[in-house]
Amino acid sequence: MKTLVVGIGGMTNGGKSTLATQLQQRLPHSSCIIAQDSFFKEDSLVPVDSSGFKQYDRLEALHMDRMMEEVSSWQRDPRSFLPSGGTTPERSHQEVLVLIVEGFLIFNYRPLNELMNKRYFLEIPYDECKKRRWVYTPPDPPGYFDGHVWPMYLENRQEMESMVQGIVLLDGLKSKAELLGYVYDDVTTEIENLRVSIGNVWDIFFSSYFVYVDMSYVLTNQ
Ligand SMILES: Nc1ncnc2c1ncn2[C@@H]1O[C@H](COP(=O)(O)OP(=O)(O)OP(=O)(O)O)[C@@H](O)[C@H]1O
Ligand SMILES: NC(=O)c1ccc[n+]([C@@H]2O[C@H](CO)[C@@H](O)[C@H]2O)c1
Repeated sequence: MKTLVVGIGGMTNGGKSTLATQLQQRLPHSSCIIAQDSFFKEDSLVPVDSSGFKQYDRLEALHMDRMMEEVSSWQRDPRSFLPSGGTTPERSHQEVLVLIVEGFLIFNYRPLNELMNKRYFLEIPYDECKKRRWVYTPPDPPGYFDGHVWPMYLENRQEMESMVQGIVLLDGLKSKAELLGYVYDDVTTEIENLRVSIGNVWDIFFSSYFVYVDMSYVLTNQ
C-alpha cells in the first residue's frame, strides 16, 4: 500500500471545501478529508486587534498541533479513516490511499506543507471574494472583510509564495466541474504513477525470486 497527500488550499471562499468534497466523492473507497477549519480555536482564545477585529485569519487562531496529530494518525493507519473504518481487507498490493488536506493556511504551516505530494491553490479576484463572503456562516461583523480578511490574505499569500514552491494555481472563477475535472485527472495520474512504481518493486521481487529458483535448480542439478 502507498499513500498520497493532496493539499487543496486557497483564499477564503475560493471553493476549497467544494472541490475537496467532490474529489473525495470521486475517490470514495480510497480517500478522506482533513479540513483546517475544524481546528479553529474557541472564540475566547482568539485575540482582537486595535480596531476590534478578531484575528481569525492567522495561523495562531488554529490548533495546528491538533491538526498535525490527526494527519499523523492517518499516516499511521490510513485505512481506519475510510468509510468502512478499515474493516475491508487490503484490495491489492497496488492500493494507493489518498489524504485530502483542505484549508486556507495549509501551505503556510511548514510541517504540514512538507507532507504534501500535490499542492493546489484556488484564487479568485477581490470583488468575487467579497461577494461570496457576503453570505458567510457565521456572518462577518461590519467592515471585517476589508479590515481583517483581505489584508491578512495578502500577507499570508506573500508568506506562502516566499516559502513554498510547486503550487498549482487554480482559477476559482472556472466552473466547479472544470476544476474538479482538472484536479481529478492530475491526482489519478499521480495514483497511477505510484501504482506503476509499486508494481515495479513487485516485478523486481518476483523476477529476483525466479532467478534465484532457476539458479538453485541449475546448481543442484549440474
Ligand atoms: N467554481 C465555483 N464557481 C462558483 N461558485 C463557487 C465555485 N466553487 C465554490 N463556489 C461557491 O463559493 C462559496 C464558497 O465555496 P466553498 O465553501 O467551497 O469555499 P471555501 O474556500 O471552502 O471557503 P471557506 O474556507 O472560506 O469557508 C459557496 O457558495 C460555493 O457554492
Ligand atoms: N470556523 C470558524 O470558527 C470561523 C470563525 C470566524 C471566522 N472564520 C473564517 O474562516 C475563514 C477560513 O476558512 C477565515 O477567513 C476566517 O475569517 C471561521
